[in-house]
Amino acid sequence: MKIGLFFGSFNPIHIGHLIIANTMAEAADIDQVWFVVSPQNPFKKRSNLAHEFDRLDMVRLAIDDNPKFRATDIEFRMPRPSYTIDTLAYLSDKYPQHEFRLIIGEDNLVSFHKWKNYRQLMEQYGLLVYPRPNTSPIDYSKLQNYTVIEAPLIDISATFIRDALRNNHSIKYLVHEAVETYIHGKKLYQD
Ligand SMILES: Nc1ncnc2c1ncn2[C@@H]1O[C@H](COP(=O)(O)OP(=O)(O)OP(=O)(O)O)[C@@H](O)[C@H]1O
Ligand SMILES: O=C(O)c1ccc[n+]([C@@H]2O[C@H](COP(=O)([O-])O)[C@@H](O)[C@H]2O)c1
Repeated sequence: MKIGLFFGSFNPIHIGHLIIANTMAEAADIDQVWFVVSPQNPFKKRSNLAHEFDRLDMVRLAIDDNPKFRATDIEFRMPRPSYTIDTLAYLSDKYPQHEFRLIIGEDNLVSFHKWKNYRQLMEQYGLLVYPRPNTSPIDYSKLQNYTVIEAPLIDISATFIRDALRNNHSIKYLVHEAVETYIHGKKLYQD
């Protein structure tokens, strides 16, 4: 099978993530999307990062009704911070029957040349790129083995959702209903 890997902190998973994943599952040449929950992004230091098991649970709740979606906690058992190339090597070894591609937004492409072994990542696995609003122009002549997939631009972020929660504002419609219930039940992102 062809698998598109969607990496993220998912702190928490929101409708922007779900819409991209669904668009990829429909429009790109892949059979499934796997959500790889990263315990720690090599570039981001975050104080209000929910526990990784809570983030994984929220991803599972959000994708439960979609047979093309899977969640994986593979990076929880790998050295930290999580480098994407290492995770892809591990997954390819573990699942030799599958072909993996990396789903990546234009915002991440801006600093992609700083990622560990980024050339190998792109050449060996291939990129499925989706547009993001307000990113610096991307020099596509420097990229190889990529496909751009048109997708709706949904300008929300996990930061926006955490800020709303801290200020006691509603997050209805911004996250899956089950995720909203989970966040309130566990009192996440209150400070
Ligand atoms: N609204 C969105 N539309 C499309 N892609 C998104 C959206 N929000 C985040 N992404 C992408 O999804 C991936 C995982 O995102 P991440 O978990 O960091 O969420 P985030 O909303 O960007 O979080 P934060 O605001 O905490 O930085 C990243 O590559 C990010 O660029
Ligand atoms: O491998 C790298 O060098 C690398 C550098 C920066 C980010 N990443 C990954 O990109 C993914 C998106 O990160 P985030 O925190 O924006 O969701 C996440 O899985 C990170 O581990 C990976």
